[in-house]
Amino acid sequence: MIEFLSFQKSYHSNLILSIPQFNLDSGIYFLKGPNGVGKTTLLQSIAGLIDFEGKIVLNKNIDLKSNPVAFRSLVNYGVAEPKFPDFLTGEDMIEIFLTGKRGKREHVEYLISFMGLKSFINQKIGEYSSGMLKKLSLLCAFLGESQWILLDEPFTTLDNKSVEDLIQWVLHYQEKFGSNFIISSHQLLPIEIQSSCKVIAIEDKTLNWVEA
Ligand SMILES: Nc1ncnc2c1ncn2[C@@H]1O[C@H](COP(=O)(O)OP(=O)(O)OP(=O)(O)O)[C@@H](O)[C@H]1O
Repeated sequence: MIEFLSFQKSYHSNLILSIPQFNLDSGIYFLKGPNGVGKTTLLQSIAGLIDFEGKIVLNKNIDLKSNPVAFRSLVNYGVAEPKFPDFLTGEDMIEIFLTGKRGKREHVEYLISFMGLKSFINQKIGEYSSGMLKKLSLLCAFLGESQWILLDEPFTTLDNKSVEDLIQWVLHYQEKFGSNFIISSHQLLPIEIQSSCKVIAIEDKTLNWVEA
């Protein structure tokens, strides 16, 4: 469970988010909201990448601020617009994430072939298209044994087949490993995942439940 307590995030003096109290139990969450409403800000806060006021607590007892290493080892974050060094290969990035997240190599081959990365995984990232880069960063977000996987705008730049594959991948991970997800998007919730998702939205600077 992720719990927000008196959570607030401002940039300079501009208040972006204010969440007095909100709990996310296990599951797959679709985080809705138009451009600029604060979805990335919320995910970056949970990922421990930016400072905020108040508390974010995992599983009732792991406070992000007082226990950041334990918290962050259980949370992975796939960014909306990945930027990896041009001179490394996809395989190099996977090794870096595997080491950092203490992931198991045996899962990697499956993930590479499932998401169709096989043909370019040894190519330099500087030669990747934006869709290839997105697939690599999504794969890296699945490495390790995190309880929560945060995917920021995962569907943008993916072709239709890859969107379907990613959804299958999310459902499979939840079923097999009990992984929980927060998937942000300013687009419509894909039909294939509708029945498996709880929908939340940022409205009036706070989090609310929404009908799917
Ligand atoms: N580093 C920053 N400094 C100042 N303001 C910022 C910064 N990052 C984001 N903001 C502001 O915070 C607000 C929320 O931005 P955020 O990127 O979280 O929105 P979003 O919902 O993810 O948008 P999108 O759907 O376009 O990705 C926006 O008004 C944005 O201008």
